Parts: sequence; C-alpha cells; structure tokens
Amino acid sequence: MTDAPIDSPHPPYPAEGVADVLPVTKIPRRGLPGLALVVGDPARADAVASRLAEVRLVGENREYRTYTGSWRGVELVVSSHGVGGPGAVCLFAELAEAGVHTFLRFGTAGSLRRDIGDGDLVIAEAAVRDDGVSHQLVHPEYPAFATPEATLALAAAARTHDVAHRRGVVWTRAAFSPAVLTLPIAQYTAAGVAAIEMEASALFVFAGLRGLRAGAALVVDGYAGNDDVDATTYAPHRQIVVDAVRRGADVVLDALIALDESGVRA
Ligand SMILES: O=P(O)(O)O[C@H]1O[C@H](CO)[C@@H](O)[C@H]1O
Ligand SMILES: O=c1cc[nH]c(=O)[nH]1
Repeated sequence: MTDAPIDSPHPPYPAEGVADVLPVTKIPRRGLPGLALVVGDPARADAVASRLAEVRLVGENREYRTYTGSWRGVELVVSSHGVGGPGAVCLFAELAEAGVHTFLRFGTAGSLRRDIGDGDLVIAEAAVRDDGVSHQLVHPEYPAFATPEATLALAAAARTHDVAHRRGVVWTRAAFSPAVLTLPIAQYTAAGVAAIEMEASALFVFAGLRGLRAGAALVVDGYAGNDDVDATTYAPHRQIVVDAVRRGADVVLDALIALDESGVRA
C-alpha cells in the first residue's frame, strides 16, 4: 500500500497487492491512460496534476510520483522521473508497460543561444545523446528524434497560448556540473544547438526503439552557454521561470490531448 505524500490532497490509490504494482515506480502494472506528461520534479508533477479533473495519485516511490486525471475530458498521466536519463528510463519503461504510448516531457533547460531568453519554451526536435544511458540501449549512431507530430502539436499549442517558443536540437548531458574535462559547449553552440538539459535524448531513444511517440518542451531557466555552468549561475526558481512553467503546463497538456485526437502513431 502506498501512502499519499504528506500534504497531498489526494487519497492513496487502492493497491491490490505487491504483484499489481511495478517495482521501481509502484504504479499499477496495467490499465493507465495512453497519454503521459512527464517532468523531472515531483513538485512540478503535483502542480500539473492540480490542473486536472478527477485527479488520483496512482503511485509514489523514490523520485517517481504518478497521477492520473483528465484534461478537457481526456484521461492522461502526469508523472515525475527525477534528474538524469538512467532513472528516467526506469519510469518510461514502467509507464509503457502500464499502457502509456505517448510521452511529452515538460522540463527546464539552459539556453545555449542568446536569442532564446529566460522563460521561453524550447521544443526539442531531436537531442544530442550525451545522456549516460542510451548508449547502453542501442548503438550511438542511432538517432534521438522526437515524433514529428508531437513537435508540431507542441508548437501549435504554444502558438494558441501565445507562448514564445523555438524549435531545435537540444543537448542532453548526464553530468550537470563540469569537473576536469572541457565540455564541447563552444562546438555545440556553433552547431546551433538550442538548449541543454538532462533527459530528452533518453526519452527519444527509448520511444524510438519501442515504436512509441515522444516529444519535449523545455522552459528556459537561464543562459548556459558559458563554460562555468554550476550552482552559482543556475537560478531556476526566479519568478520569470515559475510563471513560464505555469503557462507551459497548459501548452503541453493541450498538445497531449491534440495527439490523442490525431490518432497518429509513430
Ligand atoms: O526541470 P527538469 O524536468 O528536472 O529538467 C532539468 O532540470 C534538472 C536539472 O536541475 C534536470 O532534470 C534537467 O533536465
Ligand atoms: O540541465 C540543465 C537544466 C536546466 N538548466 C541548465 O542549465 N541545465
């Protein structure tokens, strides 16, 4: 039996027994809706879930907090995957086993371009596979690509909500802070890469290998094109970011249900 998180207004889900939940995330083994919005931060999962009707907490373990609910009458999943590709793939795999076929990641990212500002939304068309996990799934030459319909649905929803957005390639990197190695920031910046974050390529490769649909929209929380990206320059809790995350949630929820209506499969 999983308890609801402290302060959660939502009741615990009625677990029928250990065999009925999946081991890493403690979500039900089957029967989840096919659409999922996934985020890094469990608190962001709470915030997005609070936008839904008929919301239920259906699993909580480690960094993984999973809700079901409905948005504009369409049932979907909201779930957190924590920081980093390896752990995120554990969530993606268990969600897929439980019935999810369409994943939209709603995250944050550092901009690598001066013309992409704080609070803008970067919609990832593809991702550089520096994620620390996908190389253990398939050869490095395999591409990390978003499902085109997912990219287009996100861009259309951003336009509808009048949210500033750019489409482009993102760099998914496993190590958040640099150490002794020189990172190829200058090269990826020269290549026009839009932003840096930590899970998109793992999601795209996972979905590509399984024939599932995936996309990602990332709120820019600062400029990360300098060589000294670390805790002193990283400031994701500023009001401009908080406000953009609030607006972005509706964009991604609308894109998700548009994908449901479109019925297109990868
Ligand atoms: O805001 P989320 O979704 O967690 O995304 C970004 O923020 C985290 C880094 O602090 C990483 O997970 C990165 O991908
Ligand atoms: O990985 C990340 C995520 C958000 N912002 C950054 O600068 N890097």
